[in-house]
Amino acid sequence: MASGLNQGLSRKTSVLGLRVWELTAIIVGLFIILILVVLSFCLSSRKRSRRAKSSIPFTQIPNLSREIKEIRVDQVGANIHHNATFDDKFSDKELEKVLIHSKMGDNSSQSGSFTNIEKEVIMGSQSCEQGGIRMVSVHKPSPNPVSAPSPLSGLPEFSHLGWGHWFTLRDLEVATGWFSTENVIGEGGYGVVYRGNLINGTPVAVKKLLNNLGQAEKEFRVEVEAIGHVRHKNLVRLLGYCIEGTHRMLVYEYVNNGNLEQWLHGAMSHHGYLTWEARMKVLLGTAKALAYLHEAIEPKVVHRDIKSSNILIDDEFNAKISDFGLAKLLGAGKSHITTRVMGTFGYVAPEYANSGLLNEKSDVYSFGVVLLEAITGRDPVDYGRPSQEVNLVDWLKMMVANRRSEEVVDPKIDNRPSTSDLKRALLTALRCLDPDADRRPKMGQVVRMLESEEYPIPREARRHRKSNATLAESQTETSDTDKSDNPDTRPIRRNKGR
Ligand SMILES: Nc1ncnc2c1ncn2[C@@H]1O[C@H](COP(=O)(O)OP(=O)(O)OP(=O)(O)O)[C@@H](O)[C@H]1O
Repeated sequence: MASGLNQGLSRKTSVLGLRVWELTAIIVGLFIILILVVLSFCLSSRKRSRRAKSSIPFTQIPNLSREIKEIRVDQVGANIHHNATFDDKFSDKELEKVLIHSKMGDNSSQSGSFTNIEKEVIMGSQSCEQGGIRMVSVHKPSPNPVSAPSPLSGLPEFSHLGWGHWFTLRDLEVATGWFSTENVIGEGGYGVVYRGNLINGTPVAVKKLLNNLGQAEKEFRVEVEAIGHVRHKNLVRLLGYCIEGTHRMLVYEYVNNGNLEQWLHGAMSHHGYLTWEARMKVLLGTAKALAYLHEAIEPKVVHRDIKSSNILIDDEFNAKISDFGLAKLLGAGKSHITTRVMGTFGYVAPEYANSGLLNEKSDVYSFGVVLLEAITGRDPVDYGRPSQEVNLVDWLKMMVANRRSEEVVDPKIDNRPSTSDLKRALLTALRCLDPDADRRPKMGQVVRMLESEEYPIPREARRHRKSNATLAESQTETSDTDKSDNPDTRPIRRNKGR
């Protein structure tokens, strides 16, 4: 029987003259290979889909910090205050009233939930730009936002975070030329900032934090993740971070046009001086970003260190606030951080300086100082000036009290603002600088004050108007304030003689 089977298997077939056993072995072999191919295909596609769900530890997005968390605007608390009477308070007397603390009446009389326009104002959407002053950059044509590629595209997929990128130390060494001194942009209280280029060509600013001892890795990551989720067009975008050993680094979008302090006080002056319009555009953007941090996210973020050097400027003269969330991230109590948390001399609200008590109204005060800085071109504290002028806020109040507000405008501004624009800006600043924190406006209100197209109408003139005032009177007002024939809508003025 066995020899019969042997004979059967050894029989030649018609397929290529192969014997039966040879043919059988080939068929079985092919079948096994086929099964293996199918199995490996199934396994690899499952692995790929698991990776896409990004469950590896470094890319996992921790729970958002309890302190900082992004919410949708429609969840925003309903108590933004309308400044319904703002336009009525523009007269000289009102400026003085704000100044000397006489009764302003309740400027937060109306409350209710955000209207769509208010949402747009705070979120910095297109339409609120339309309400503001239009300016064309003299530097570069505006980039097409639709076609702009993501700054992180082309980077290794495995290190993508939910909002940004996790960088290795090596990535950032390569990006910054091994943290070469030539790439140092500057040094602040938090650490040294380097300019760099990612391997996909994106220019970045890498902030190498000093505070690399105190913070546990997990805690640091949770906080950075929280900041990373906070987005606004007037906030410098955090692209990612690096945690390796004791290294803690933050990687930001590179903002290429200096900061407000450099534009106002010299380092960028070889490019010319900012026009009034450019200054107001930067300040309005700053106000919108602060309104977002204070009023559109829950819990709110208090910046704690608003000053002109923390307001970066892009090539279209948009403001980009940097360092938001860092005070929280690094925490109080570390020696070199404590000074940072305490803000910067000249910008700190009195109640914060005196008692360390802090809320968003401290940022409002600091914003008021920056606004004055932009109007006057003066440093908040300048010991090079006569004693009465050393402190900018005190000097300004004195000037307004003496009805000399027209004299406070930065002499470097060739095309002076109209009286109404100046008063609007001064009034807004003085309201922000109210020594009583509770009386300061919210940043949402500040945005509306700065955006208000209404010009100050003295009470008397208003009364005249109501009773059919003469044409001459209204023409005087209009000529005083109408900017439509102002040819200077450029963001900077070239230095004379350049
Ligand atoms: N994203 C960025 N793009 C371009 N330049 C930046 C960026 N972030 C910071 N800089 C610049 O780096 C320098 C140092 O900034 P940093 O914020 O660390 O210090 P500072 O503003 O001088 O002081 P502080 O730490 O008190 O805020 C500044 O000149 C700042 O304009």
